[in-house]
Amino acid sequence: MKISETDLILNPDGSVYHLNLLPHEIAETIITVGDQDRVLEVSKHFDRVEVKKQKREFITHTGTIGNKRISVISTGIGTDNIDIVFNELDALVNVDLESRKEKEHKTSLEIIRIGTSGSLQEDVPMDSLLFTTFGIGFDTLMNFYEFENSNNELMILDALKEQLPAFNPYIFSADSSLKRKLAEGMITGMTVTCSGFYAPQGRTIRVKNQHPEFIHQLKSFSYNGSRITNLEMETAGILGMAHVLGHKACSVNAILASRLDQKFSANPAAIVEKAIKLVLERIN
Ligand SMILES: O=P(O)(O)O[C@H]1O[C@H](CO)[C@@H](O)[C@H]1O
Ligand SMILES: O=c1cc[nH]c(=O)[nH]1
Repeated sequence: MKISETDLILNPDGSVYHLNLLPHEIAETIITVGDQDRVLEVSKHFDRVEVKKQKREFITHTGTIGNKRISVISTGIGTDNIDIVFNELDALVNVDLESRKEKEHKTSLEIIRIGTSGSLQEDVPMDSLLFTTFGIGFDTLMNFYEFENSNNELMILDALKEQLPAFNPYIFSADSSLKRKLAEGMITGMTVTCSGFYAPQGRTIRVKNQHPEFIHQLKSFSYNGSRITNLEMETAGILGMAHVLGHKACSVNAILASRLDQKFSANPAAIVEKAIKLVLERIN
């Protein structure tokens, strides 16, 4: 079936609408970062950069380290942008953009988020690295897609909904092959993805929070020994979109804030650089 011009919008040069990319301009291994400036912090480690493209907050650099081809793309903040980035990346590999038809043979991308995050647990200190086991979304993105969860995901979700009845979260696990490749030596835990940085993450500046107990409820939740360890704004959407589109995804979090001690890292760049170097060494 032909995909319409309004469902999949292309620019005059044939590139996808927001990412401004053509199919040959992305690698099958993709690192996503929130911050546009972090794209260069990743690609400065490439031996060669062959593509540099930008539109709005979406900057892409594609290059190689040795024989490994890698793209790094900035998503900006939030799962609304993850919807755009994942649909357009998927279209680049799994849709014939000329005929506007889905390809018969699908490509499964390997997608790794390197992001920053706030800790909810005393033993997840600032300036540590955390690999997400499950992403739990308190945003609404995945409520618009059809999907099936595994039994394990459903059991965690049921327990969570019982303890936080005011919310309707969704849950997706990280890809297990990426976990084996990348997670060694990192703390592991469940990551909560929020729909904002302030009240949705339990912060108060001037306006009272309707759910002042939210982050304390998350902190004390546990299921079969697994805990919620950290908060950020993209991971659950990334794991969910990868699941529905047939890609592999995971999330590596540089812990910058300790929400319980109300402290923020004195040198965020150092732990982000550590995360970048470790991921680049391990994906090769
Ligand atoms: O550092 P990045 O990757 O942007 O990730 C975190 O930082 C941003 C908020 O400051 C949100 O995008 C959150 O998920
Ligand atoms: O507390 C934090 C730190 C980084 N990113 C977030 O979304 N929250």
